[in-house]
Amino acid sequence: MSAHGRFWGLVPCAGMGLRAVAAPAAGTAPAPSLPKQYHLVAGQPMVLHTLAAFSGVSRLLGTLVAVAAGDHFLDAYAHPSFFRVECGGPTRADTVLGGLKALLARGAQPQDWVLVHDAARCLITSAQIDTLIDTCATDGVGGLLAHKLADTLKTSIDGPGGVRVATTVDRSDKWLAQTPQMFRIGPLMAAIERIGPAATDEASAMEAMGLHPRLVPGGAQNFKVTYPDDFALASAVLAQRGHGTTLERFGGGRVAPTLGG
Ligand SMILES: Nc1ccn([C@@H]2O[C@H](COP(=O)(O)OP(=O)(O)OP(=O)(O)O)[C@@H](O)[C@H]2O)c(=O)n1
Ligand SMILES: C[C@](O)(CO)[C@H](O)COP(=O)(O)O
Repeated sequence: MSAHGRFWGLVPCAGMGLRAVAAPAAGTAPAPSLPKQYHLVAGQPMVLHTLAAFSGVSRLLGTLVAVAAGDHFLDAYAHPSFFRVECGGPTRADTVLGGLKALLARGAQPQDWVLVHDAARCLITSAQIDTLIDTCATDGVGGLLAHKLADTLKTSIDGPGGVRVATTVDRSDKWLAQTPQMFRIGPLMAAIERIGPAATDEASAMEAMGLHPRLVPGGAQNFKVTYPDDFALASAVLAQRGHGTTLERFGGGRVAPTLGG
């Protein structure tokens, strides 16, 4: 065990990716409903890039991938660094809560740290995960990767002809929340159970308990694949990095997961 505790990964992977689906052209059938985390990005299912980054962090005891009931997509890509649990819920917060309970049921302790990371942030690197751990492991609260706002920020109103600017907002203290978000399992569970689905990320659940998570710069490339255009951008960045493919790293055989530590 590290001097600062034990660390787990938790990847919520049970979303539908509805915003990632382009509207079908008039008169054509809707696209098949494979969730976005399994779409090909730089030649591999998106979530495998995410899991490859987590597999490169030796301090993690294991990474739980929280999938929807009956989702066996990952069975073909088994690897000792991760294990899938069918604990997806109707919201991201429900899925994360299910994952936290599953970690405890598999031997994690309430004081262990968990790094919650969107399957759809497939550009995360092992180095960024290590930086987050290094920064937050001695922090009393925990923290998250985030990106300081680079653009002028507007609020909007509905006006003549469509949506219009209401005001320009001071951006000097504004950050875009990213993942991983790193907190101790027990306090995070208590916070999410109290706040419920209103918590769109783990930090906001902790904030609602009166806490102030640490903000750790993550960089613009750690964006969440959300809209149809995002796939091409993510593919281009991964191709430019020139990594070995995740499939090569994960083989394709079934390997029993190892837990504990
Ligand atoms: N009920 C849910 C909703 C989301 N997620 C996961 O949370 C991450 C961030 O969510 P987002 O990108 O908003 O994904 P979706 O909910 O899938 O997208 P959309 O809102 O467009 O349907 C994704 O990896 C997604 O799979 C989840 O595990 N369970
Ligand atoms: C957790 C998150 O990635 C932080 O930016 C984000 O909130 C998840 O996406 P959602 O659209 O809020 O579900």
